[in-house]
Amino acid sequence: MGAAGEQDSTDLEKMQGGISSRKEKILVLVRFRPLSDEEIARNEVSDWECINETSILFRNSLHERSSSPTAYTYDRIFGGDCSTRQVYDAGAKEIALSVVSGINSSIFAYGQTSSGKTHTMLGITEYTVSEIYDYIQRHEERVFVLKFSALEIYNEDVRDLLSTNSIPLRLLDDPEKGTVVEKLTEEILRDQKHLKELLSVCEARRQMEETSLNETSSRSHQILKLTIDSSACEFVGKGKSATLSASVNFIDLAGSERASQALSVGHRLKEGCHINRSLLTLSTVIHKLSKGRRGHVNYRDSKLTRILQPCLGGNARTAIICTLSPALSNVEQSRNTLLFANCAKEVSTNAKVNVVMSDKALVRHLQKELVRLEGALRTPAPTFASDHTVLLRMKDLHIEKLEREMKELAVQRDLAQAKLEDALYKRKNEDPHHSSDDEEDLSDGTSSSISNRRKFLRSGQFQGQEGLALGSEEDPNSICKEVCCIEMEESSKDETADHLILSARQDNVRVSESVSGYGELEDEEIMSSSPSEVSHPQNSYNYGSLKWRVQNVQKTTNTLVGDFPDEPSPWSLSTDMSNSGCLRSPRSSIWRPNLINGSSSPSLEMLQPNEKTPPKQSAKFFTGRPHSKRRIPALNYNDDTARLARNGYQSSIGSSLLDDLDGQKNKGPGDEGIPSIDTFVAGMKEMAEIQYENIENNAADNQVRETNLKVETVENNVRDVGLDPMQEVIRTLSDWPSEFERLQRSILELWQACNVSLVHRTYFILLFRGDPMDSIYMEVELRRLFFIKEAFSREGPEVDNGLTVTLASSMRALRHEQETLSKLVSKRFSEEQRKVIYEKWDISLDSKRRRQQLIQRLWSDTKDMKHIMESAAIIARLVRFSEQERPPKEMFGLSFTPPQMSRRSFGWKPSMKSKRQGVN
Ligand SMILES: Nc1ncnc2c1ncn2[C@@H]1O[C@H](COP(=O)(O)OP(=O)(O)OP(=O)(O)O)[C@@H](O)[C@H]1O
Repeated sequence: MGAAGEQDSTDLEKMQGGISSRKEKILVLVRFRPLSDEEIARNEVSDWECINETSILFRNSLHERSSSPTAYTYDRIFGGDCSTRQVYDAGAKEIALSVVSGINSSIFAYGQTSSGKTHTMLGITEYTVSEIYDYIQRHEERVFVLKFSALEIYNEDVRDLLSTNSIPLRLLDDPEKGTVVEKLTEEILRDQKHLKELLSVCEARRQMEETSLNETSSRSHQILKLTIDSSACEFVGKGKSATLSASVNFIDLAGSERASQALSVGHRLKEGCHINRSLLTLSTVIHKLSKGRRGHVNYRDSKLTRILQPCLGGNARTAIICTLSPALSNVEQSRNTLLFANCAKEVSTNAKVNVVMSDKALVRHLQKELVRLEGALRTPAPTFASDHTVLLRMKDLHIEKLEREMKELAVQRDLAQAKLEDALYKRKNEDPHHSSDDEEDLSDGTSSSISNRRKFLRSGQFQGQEGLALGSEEDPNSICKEVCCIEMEESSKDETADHLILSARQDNVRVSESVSGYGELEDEEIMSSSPSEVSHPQNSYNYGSLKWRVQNVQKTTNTLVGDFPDEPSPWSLSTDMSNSGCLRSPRSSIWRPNLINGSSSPSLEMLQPNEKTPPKQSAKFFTGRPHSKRRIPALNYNDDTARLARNGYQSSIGSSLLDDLDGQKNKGPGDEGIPSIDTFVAGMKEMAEIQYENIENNAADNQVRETNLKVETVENNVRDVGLDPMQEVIRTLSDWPSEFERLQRSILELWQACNVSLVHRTYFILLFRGDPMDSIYMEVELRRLFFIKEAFSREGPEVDNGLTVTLASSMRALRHEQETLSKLVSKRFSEEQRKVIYEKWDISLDSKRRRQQLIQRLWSDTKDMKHIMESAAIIARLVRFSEQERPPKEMFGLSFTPPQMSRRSFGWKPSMKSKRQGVN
């Protein structure tokens, strides 16, 4: 390649050494083609004028003097006389060649039909390929493996350009790679000649037609992908190497066209509509990204944007070449292209060097991580656990304060008593007619009263009780009044007072227990506490508060399905939850005990509005003094998973043990079918308890053991390590919001990978929305899922009835559930609502099996939270989240009943009749 080649080499090496991660704007180049022969024949003129390399002016020749010209500025502008080589050298090259440094890159051509996209991309691809091979030749110290794939999107169908088979390919969501095209051919390249041959095959297979605007108009979007893996020769085969792996995409979009201009009819018009629609989605995505990614970005609205997602604001360097026709007749289209370019130049991407470590390198890396964790254990950082310590300390201070107040009041009591006796004595002495009988009576009464009062005061009940304030020193009569008051109420209150003070004290202790150790809580007897106690986040571990959250979830889902107007919400706040002992309006109330009848029953009163406090529970179930310095340890994967699978994990769908909490057997909407939210909540509680026991049993040094285990596992099977969710829980929870997002992402991906029941996902996602205390449930869920995934990769665990759960059986079960849910669509949604839903989910109203299509689309994109929440809202509606008393008939025969406490069962257990097995 001569001098230029040397220069390139230096550039590339600079890139290779320097970049580990870079955030940069998309490079936007604008290229005008020359006027075509037809345009010249029509006497068209160009109204565009390049002022310099980066700016361009539009002059309307008809009103040249009357309107001021509009100027546009981009990274680089190329006039009609510039060659493709110039376009390549001026910017595209640097981006395209990043690929040899392990950085993904993409070059797009965007513009109206016949503006020169294909012309430009052919050149850019050729130059890039040639320079890549040149680079490879000059770098014999590295081993390169090149792979090539090519596809086109034609009428929203994805086709493999390297295959003679024109069957449309499916897009799949891969937890690691994002959207992937199923079964797309990937050729390993022998040499440059091989690549050139494949490029000509693609050119020949691509949908091209003659239109009135372009003799060779591309009717599809074409994406050519060249992947380069490279490793240093000296390390290859020695297990020490790190491989750089990246792809460069050459994207030649179909051109936007106006039907009238292109004289499109019939088949051509349909093509044009598809092209315009996907380009519109691309523009919308770019527009959203240019505004700083606030809110939802609709990548999923077209296959083009789904596939291109990484190039649009993701891990890739991107250049967009906007091509324009200079002709005045195309000015409107050109302006649209420039508007697109304006947005594109505001979009940032975040490219990284993609390094794939060898197995041994990975083991070494993990060993370092082990050392780091051991260090962290020795010097505990401020963590979640220390937050608990602080809260405990606050509780202790509160108790101390109460005790001080009690002492003060006791002093006041004694003082008052002395004054009372003094006053009585004086009265007796001042009243000469005072009979001894009277004296006897009064004296008895008073002493009895005082004795009772002492008893009462000792019990501490006066504290905070209305009407029990002691009289002032100056007014002995007021003391007498108070004594009378005490006498009258004493007998009825004595018991209550003891109960109250005991409850208050125990509550304090119990909350402390809950803080540090997730002490066992029951909601049977929910008692009052001060708002500060009630609002303690740890209380969310109890069943009552889970239910409280269920109700919030109902509100949320209500909002999410609010798009479907006519039907009253199925989650009216006054329904199920209030029946089962929950607050009617949990976010706006405090729970108080029913002190009037002294009962400790679960019936509750909603007393005060505007308190965002979950319910607090009785001290009755306090299980002991907490260990105050408890960290949340990482879990011992091997022991725990086996135990959880054996013992409690089936209960994430529900355990018969817990079915009758509240004394009510709340069945699911299908009774024998879909599990109820109560059952789900009970299951989660049961799992959390198991987790709690783990926390009890596993000291912090388990973290070390855990990591050791992981290292061993790595040596056996390194690939699994990257997916190990246990690695995640080792981290401290000090940065909970981002930790929550991370856990949620992992769970979403594992649900998908393990074919977990959509109903289970729905309950879970709607319940656990980011409260710090969700961490335990999320960890539990992660562990369970990881176990399942592990089981899938082996033969699959046996269950007692001899059936084996495998990936295939879980898929069958999921399909079965989807079928069942699809049957509910027309029952739960009116025709009008269904129309709205189908349109929203991009399901043609003319297509067959629309309900099935809808259900299949739900929960399919694990990366898009809007999609997830909308999916959850629909499923919630289908399973009648709260309308549990009316089970849909369709669900009979589909048994989601949890398995018996069987060994190694970990999922929803369908009926033996259906012989399907799955995962909840
Ligand atoms: N910069 C240029 N210099 C010379 N000719 C050009 C240039 N750009 C495009 N052309 C010619 O213009 C015609 C249309 O170009 P091309 O097919 O690349 O357009 P396109 O944008 O890909 O159109 P479509 O979207 O319809 O596929 C071709 O004949 C091409 O050779």
